[in-house]
Amino acid sequence: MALLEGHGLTRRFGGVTALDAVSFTVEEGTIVGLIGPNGAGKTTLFNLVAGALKPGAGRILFEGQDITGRPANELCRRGIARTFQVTRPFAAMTCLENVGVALVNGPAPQGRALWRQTAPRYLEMVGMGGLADTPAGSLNVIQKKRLEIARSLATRPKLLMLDEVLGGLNSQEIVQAVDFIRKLRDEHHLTVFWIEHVMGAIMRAAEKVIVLDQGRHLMKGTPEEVVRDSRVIQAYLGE
Ligand SMILES: Nc1ncnc2c1ncn2[C@@H]1O[C@H](COP(=O)(O)OP(=O)(O)OP(=O)(O)O)[C@@H](O)[C@H]1O
Repeated sequence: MALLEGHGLTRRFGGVTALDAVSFTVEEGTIVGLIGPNGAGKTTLFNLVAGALKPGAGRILFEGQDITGRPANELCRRGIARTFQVTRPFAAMTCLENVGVALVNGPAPQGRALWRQTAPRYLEMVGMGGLADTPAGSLNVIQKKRLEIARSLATRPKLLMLDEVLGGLNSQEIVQAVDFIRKLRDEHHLTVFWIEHVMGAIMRAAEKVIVLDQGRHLMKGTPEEVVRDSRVIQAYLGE
């Protein structure tokens, strides 16, 4: 069953058509990669789904219900969480407090006493249990990405949208991160929609891959089908 559906999504910025009548589905319980060359429209699509932008045309359905143009806080309550390519933690707060903000303001708001008990669990889930009292501003890039995943998980999402969480990792760390995301998906019954430029990671992690090119939906297939497809090769390498 499709957890998320887009139908004919179009979004323009002045004279630039960032998305041109894009339709897609993300099936419940799967990891779906979203790839495409720079400027293909991936981030714009994420922004439409997560409520940061409204489409000029088209509809978005989540669990079969129309969520087109709904505000981000409502979408969070419904179970959509996203990370950002450039992370945005509260730098002066500790890692624990950063997760606490998500718990206190999330879909099932927790009081002060409760969040202090609950928050460590989310840091432990991303392997950062030992950094609870560390200010987020002093984390390295990889730790900031992990903290962002912890904050997303604290909102108890059904759909976790990951925007380039592997930047800066070496090949061994990428394998570990992919296994970690798959484990998260399995243990927490998540659906994962994942923008990633690291193709090896998408090949290893995703059951399906959606390819965008110049604002258009180029194809959807298994990772093996996508890397063999001549249209995809052409989109990445040019004529
Ligand atoms: N706020 C904006 N104002 C003007 N143009 C924009 C805006 N956001 C995106 N665009 C344009 O829309 C197109 C799609 O951009 P988008 O960021 O969605 O692509 P992308 O596939 O995420 O690219 P990348 O892989 O480089 O992050 C690009 O031509 C981009 O310049």
